[in-house]
Amino acid sequence: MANIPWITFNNGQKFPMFGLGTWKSEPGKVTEAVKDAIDIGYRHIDCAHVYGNEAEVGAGIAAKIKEGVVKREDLYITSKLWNTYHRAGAVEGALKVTLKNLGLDYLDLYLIHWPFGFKEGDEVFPTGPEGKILFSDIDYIETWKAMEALYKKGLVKSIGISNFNKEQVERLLQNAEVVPVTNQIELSPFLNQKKLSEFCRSKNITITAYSPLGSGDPKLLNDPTLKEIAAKHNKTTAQLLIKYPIQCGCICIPKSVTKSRIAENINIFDFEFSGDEMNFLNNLDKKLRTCPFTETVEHKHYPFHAEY
Ligand SMILES: NC(=O)C1=CN([C@@H]2O[C@H](COP(=O)(O)OP(=O)(O)OC[C@H]3O[C@@H](n4cnc5c(N)ncnc54)[C@H](OP(=O)(O)O)[C@@H]3O)[C@@H](O)[C@H]2O)C=CC1
Ligand SMILES: O=C1CO[C@H](CO)[C@@H](O)[C@@H]1O
Repeated sequence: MANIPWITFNNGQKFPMFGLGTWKSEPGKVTEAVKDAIDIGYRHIDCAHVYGNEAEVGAGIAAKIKEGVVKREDLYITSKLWNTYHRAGAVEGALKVTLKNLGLDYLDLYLIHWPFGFKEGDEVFPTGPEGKILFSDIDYIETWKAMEALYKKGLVKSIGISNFNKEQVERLLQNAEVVPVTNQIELSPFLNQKKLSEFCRSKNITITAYSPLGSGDPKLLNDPTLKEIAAKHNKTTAQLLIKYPIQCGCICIPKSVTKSRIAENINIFDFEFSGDEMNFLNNLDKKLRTCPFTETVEHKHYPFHAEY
C-alpha cells in the first residue's frame, strides 16, 4: 500500500496529500474508478456538484464501505459549492444536495469553487439569449460567511476556496472568522504558482494542485525534458507531474478513470527529486493555464487578470 504523506491544516485536521480527481469522469465509469482507487490505496477523493457525477462517485464509496475495505472515517471527501449557489441563503441547501448525491452525512472539506457567482437556479451554466453565461454579483465574502456557518454546524470538517487570486484571498482574510484551509488552484511545472503559493503559505493556507497533468494536455505529458528527468527515476512523465506539487508541499489530485493509470499515479512515493532537479523544474514556468474558464473573463471577480 502506498505511503501517502499527510498535511496538517491550520485547524489541526490531517489530510492526505494525494487524491483522485473526478472532473470529466464519466458517470458510467467513475463508480468503478472510485472502487479501484480505494482498493489501490487512495483515501482522498475530489468532487464537485458541477461535475455531474457525485451520485456515481458516492456509489463507489458506498460499495467499498459496505465491503468493509474502508470505514467512512478513513476517507477524505472534498466537494465544491457551485457558482449558482453563492447567495448566503442558498449555500446550506447546495451542500445538502451534494451530501445526498454522495450518500454522506458530512464532508471532510467544502470549497467555494470560484470567487464569482452565476444567476441562481438549477441550471449550472445559466445562459442568456446570446448564449453568454448569466452572472450574479454576490460578493464572495457573503458566501464565505455561509461556509463558516456550515463549518460551525459540523456539516463539514474544513472549509476552503478555489481559484482565488492573492487580492481575493487577502480580502477574504480581512473579513473572515475562519481561515480557509486550502486554496485549490491549477499548478504544474509550467504554471508553478510560486508567488500565490508563498502568499497562501504565509497565511497558513495550504495549496491544492489541480490539473497536474494539464488535464491530459500533451504539452505537459509529451514534454521531452520532463520525460528525461522522469526516466532517471524510472518514472513516467505523469508520475513526475504528480510528484512535483507534492514535493513543493502541495496536495495533488490527478484524475483518471483508467485502472492502470490510477495505479501508476499513486506510485510516486518511493523517490524524491534532487535539489538540482527541483531547481530545474521550478524554472520551467511559462504561465501555461489549461483551465482558464474563459467564458467568465468579463465577470468582475474573474481571478486570472491579476498577475497572481
Ligand atoms: N477547482 C477547480 O476549479 C478545478 C479542479 N479540478 C480537480 O482536479 C482534478 C484533476 O484535474 P483534471 O483537469 O481532471 O486533469 P489531470 O491533470 O488530472 O489530467 C486528467 C487527464 O489525464 C489523463 N491521465 C491520467 N493519468 C494519466 C497517466 N498516468 N498517463 C497519461 N494520461 C493520464 C486522464 O485520462 P483517463 O481518465 O482517461 O485515464 C485525463 O484525460 C479534477 O479531476 C478535479 O477533481 C480540475 C480543474 C479545475
Ligand atoms: O473544476 C472545474 C472543472 O469544470 C468546471 C466547469 O467547466 C470548471 O469551471 C471548474 O473549475
